[in-house]
Amino acid sequence: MLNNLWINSYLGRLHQEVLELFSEGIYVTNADGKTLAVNSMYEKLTGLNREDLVGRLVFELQEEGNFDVLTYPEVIATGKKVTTMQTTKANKNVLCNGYPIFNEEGKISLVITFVRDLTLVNQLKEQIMDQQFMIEKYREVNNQRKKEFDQGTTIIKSAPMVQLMEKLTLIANTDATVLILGETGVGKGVLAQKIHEKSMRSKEPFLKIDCSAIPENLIESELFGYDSGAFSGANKKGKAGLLEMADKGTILLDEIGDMPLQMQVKLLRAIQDQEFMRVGSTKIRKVDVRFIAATNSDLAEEVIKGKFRSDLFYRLCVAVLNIPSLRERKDDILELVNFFLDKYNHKYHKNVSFTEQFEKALLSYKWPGNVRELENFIQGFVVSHENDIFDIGDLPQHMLTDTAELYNIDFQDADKSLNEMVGDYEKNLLKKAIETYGSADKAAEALKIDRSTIFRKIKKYDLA
Ligand SMILES: Nc1ncnc2c1ncn2[C@@H]1O[C@H](COP(=O)(O)OP(=O)(O)OP(=O)(O)O)[C@@H](O)[C@H]1O
Repeated sequence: MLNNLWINSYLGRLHQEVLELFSEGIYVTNADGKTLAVNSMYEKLTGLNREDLVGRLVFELQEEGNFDVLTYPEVIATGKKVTTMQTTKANKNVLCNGYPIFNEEGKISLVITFVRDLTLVNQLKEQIMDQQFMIEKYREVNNQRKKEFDQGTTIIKSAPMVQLMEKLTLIANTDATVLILGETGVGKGVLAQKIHEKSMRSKEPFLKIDCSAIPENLIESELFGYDSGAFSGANKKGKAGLLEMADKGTILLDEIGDMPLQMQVKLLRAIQDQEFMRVGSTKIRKVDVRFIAATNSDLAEEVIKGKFRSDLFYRLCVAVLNIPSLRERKDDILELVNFFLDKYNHKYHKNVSFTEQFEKALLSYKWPGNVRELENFIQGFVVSHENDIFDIGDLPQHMLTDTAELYNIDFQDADKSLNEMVGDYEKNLLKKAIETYGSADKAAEALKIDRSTIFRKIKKYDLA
């Protein structure tokens, strides 16, 4: 008798120990629905205690609100495996698989329910879906941008630009890293996109990161992404960086000269080995990305100053495209002027045009902001003027001042006599003087001529 008791208690302990080996929650009832055993994982997942469950009927427990769904009745009714989903008191979504256990007579003696935590699985699934959604979104935005760009025209007329495009086409077909140099607004971004379009990667994303516009501490996470809990304020689920999003495509590192020194090492590794780690992660990720870097700063000088790593500099210099400033390729200026004039006249339903003198002044102007400045100038001019032809005097003061060659005599203007050319010069000079000094009287004083003379000339040249 004593021996039997010992065997029963030993078996009971053993049985409990076996239940504890499972990573899933386990709930055991007999055929009448009486709870026989649960393991610790079950307690953890449900927030219920073994003492409050063992010996109790599942229906009673359900009535008390401990379970919202039961597997037991269906297992008993069908004699088959039953699967249900539940939200437990511990606020976990769980998957319950109930199995019948048959005795020697073929009758159900036990119902064992395995309970699996779906919260973590769901979180991971959600995370993966979020990432996929984000990557899809980026691809969409990228394709949209690409379409917009395709509709735009790139003006390439001058000999230096034609030559540069030939070189670009050759480079595009290789997978070489490219460094694009040039002053602000010369079209480095435009040509980077052209390289991508002419390459084998043209159907894949083309993404850009502006190193000068992103705070130093965020460049790494923008580029490489971060893992969950990498830093306070970070998205709990972690985030893919541009490198992952641009996989198989091209990344433009704009204003590379502003890349923080400590990031330059990591970037070099990403370029060389196509490997990186997200912030807060030790897992090495592989990508297949072509890098294009652009800058308007003198990187060689930055290397000497110790602000740019020489190894990265040499790695970037595999292929270099140097875009000349607009004043070094004057043959593009009028082509661009007409292109943007058409574009913005069409956009704003205007019919603005320029005289030859006006265009000559634009040719002489230095365009420190290059194509961007020219485009903004034309757009601004079109929106703020009514349909008309505009002459040199309509140019803003700063452009007139900067137009060094404006008053040079144009010997090629065969239709004009010397007197007519002098007349043009005088007219423009007077107009500029009146604008500068604010009145005809003051302009006369500055030009050291009589009041009557200036008014006569104003009348003659119709400057009133
Ligand atoms: N050849 C061109 N034909 C038509 N538009 C151009 C051309 N080059 C540049 N642009 C236009 O000029 C603007 C400036 O170009 P982009 O942004 O490529 O210059 P950037 O050199 O990259 O400037 P930043 O140095 O400021 O980054 C853009 O609106 C672009 O569309």
